[in-house]
Amino acid sequence: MPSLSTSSVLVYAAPMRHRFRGITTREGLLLRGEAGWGEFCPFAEYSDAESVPWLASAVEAGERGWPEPVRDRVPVNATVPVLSPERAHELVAASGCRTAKVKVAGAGTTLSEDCDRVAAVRSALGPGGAIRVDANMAWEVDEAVHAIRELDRAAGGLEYAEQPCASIEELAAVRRRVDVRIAADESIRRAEDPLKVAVAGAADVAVIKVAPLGGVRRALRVAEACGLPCVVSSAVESSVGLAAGLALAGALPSLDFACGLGTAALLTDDVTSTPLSPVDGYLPVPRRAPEPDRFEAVRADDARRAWWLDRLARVQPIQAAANRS
Ligand SMILES: O=C(O)CCC(=O)C1=CC=C[C@@H](O)[C@@H]1C(=O)O
Ligand SMILES: [Mg+2]
Repeated sequence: MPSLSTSSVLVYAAPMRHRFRGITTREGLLLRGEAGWGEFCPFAEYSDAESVPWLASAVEAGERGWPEPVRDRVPVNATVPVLSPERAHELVAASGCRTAKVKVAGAGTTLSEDCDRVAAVRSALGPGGAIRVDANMAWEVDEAVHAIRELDRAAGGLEYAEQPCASIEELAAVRRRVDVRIAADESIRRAEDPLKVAVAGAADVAVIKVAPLGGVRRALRVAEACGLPCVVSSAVESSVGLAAGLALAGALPSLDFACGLGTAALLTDDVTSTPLSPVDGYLPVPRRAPEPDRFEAVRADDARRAWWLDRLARVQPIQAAANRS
């Protein structure tokens, strides 16, 4: 993005309702271009190099906008952090969603706690709902096989198990031994070249995230290259970033599963008075990101703003150079 004036750069810090992937406050930077607002929000531990596609995604939203959608709304899942069974039940019942994704294998938790959480989610959804679990690479192969069988039983059937192990080879080994579908997430979004990763054979479903894949157009190419049914999932952005995920879900040629884009509910507040919060389990496909007209409610303090501006200044030249090559 050429010469951003600091008035078109907003830095937010929104507290999360529950700890999620070790985070209690979600931060990000919003930038505005000719086409609208975009969000740059790599997680704090990401290197500058790994943050480049996140900036490319924000620049796409700001400068080009998104391709034409082929649908105007998408079904979404409720996202269930590592919570007690009671709170998990409450969250899913209040969500209006027919699908829930349950985080499992959290640090310091047990499989039996995961099974109790999944069973509580089943009782909230009823027999017609779908339950998927996400282990974020926590297991070895044997452990994964055992855990997936147990969780499948506790859930009364799992729709899929997301990234049970770290490597593609391990995913393939688990997939050969269980009846539950396997989904690849980190294997795609953290791959050196997501366009070349051979997930077919190791997974049944590809989880696709706009920001780590470098924008909607690039994510569409990754989706096509991986040759699997795709689930678009968020990076727990504000509604500005979620809009890009919805643009991708809206533009995918086919969409067989609910998407993980209902995560506005994980934040206590949002940057906009028109947040992308699901209604009856669906979100609309927007043509551009919502206006951050409530930004003051989540404005980051001066120190965090300076940190993000600094990060942007470091990543921008790398992204611009990558764009030219
Ligand atoms: O897919 C969803 O339901 C919500 C998004 C989500 O779970 C994630 C977003 C960002 C980082 C992750 O740890 C996590 C995931 O692994 O899918
Ligand atoms: Mg995941």
